[in-house]
Amino acid sequence: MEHARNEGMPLATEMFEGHAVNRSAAERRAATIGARRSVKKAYQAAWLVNAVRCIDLTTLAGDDTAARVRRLCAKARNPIAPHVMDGLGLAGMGLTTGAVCVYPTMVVHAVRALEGSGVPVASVATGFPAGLMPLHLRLEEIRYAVGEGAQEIDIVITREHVLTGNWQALYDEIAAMREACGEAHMKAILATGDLQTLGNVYAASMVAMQAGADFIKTSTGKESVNATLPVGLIMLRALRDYGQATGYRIGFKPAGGMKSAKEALIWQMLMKEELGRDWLQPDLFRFGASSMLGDIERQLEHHVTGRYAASSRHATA
Ligand SMILES: O=C[C@H](O)COP(=O)(O)O
Repeated sequence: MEHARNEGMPLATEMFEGHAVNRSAAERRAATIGARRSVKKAYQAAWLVNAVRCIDLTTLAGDDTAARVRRLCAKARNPIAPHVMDGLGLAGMGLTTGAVCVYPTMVVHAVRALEGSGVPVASVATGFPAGLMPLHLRLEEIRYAVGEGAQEIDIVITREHVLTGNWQALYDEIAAMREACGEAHMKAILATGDLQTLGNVYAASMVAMQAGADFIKTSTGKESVNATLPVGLIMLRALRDYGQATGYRIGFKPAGGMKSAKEALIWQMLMKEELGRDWLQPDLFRFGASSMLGDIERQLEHHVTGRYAASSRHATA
């Protein structure tokens, strides 16, 4: 599905200042997602396959190597074992993950390993995960990653700008990052676990979109609190409000700490209930996860064979 790319707009603080966010209402709403409307068994496999299409299969570790990145890319090309795909009747569908996400110096290895697959390479940049380096170096890092072949850039924001309410500074740095991305799509990581209040999450989401973000993303995976449903809910409401005001569709990427197929189902339910089915496509929704695909594959195998394979049978992702 094609949609116009977000061009952003001038900073408009009135779109978020004074916006009341009710934490306990958000928490209550989030708590009902998994409980109230569980996905019917028969549809679970389809939802899990959809989750795979939307995964940014990630490795962001200090001991990453070209060999590890190549293994990850092989998994991104063929995320689910052939006998399981056969059993699902999906052998010919060409299922891949949404992207592979790596550090900038690993982009070259991923680009080579994914050639011809259509799977884009995403790179973190801007001094991930803390972002505490001079702006010109952060922008240079974006240009480097794009030059290496990254088609998507996951940027981090300066949390201090949010914590001090310096919206202009936040807007200016994100707008400069978007410009440095050029044609590459930009996901703005808000590091919501660092932002203290849901009001701050709403405001940071809005500023990132006004500054031209293509996606808003919860977390780096390195904060002590990563993707949570109440935070996700607030970001989705910001995304909906921005869409209503401007007509642009912005993507959403929960990231960090998600490991189970059940979480994959719950996040998709949240998306569907808040935004509708249009958002359950890789151009508007991604999971940032290094260790969720394994459980999804296990559950799909169980769906097909009625039993669980030893986890060692599945290539780790
Ligand atoms: O953006 C992706 C996150 O860094 C992945 O975090 P994770 O390793 O906790 O799945």
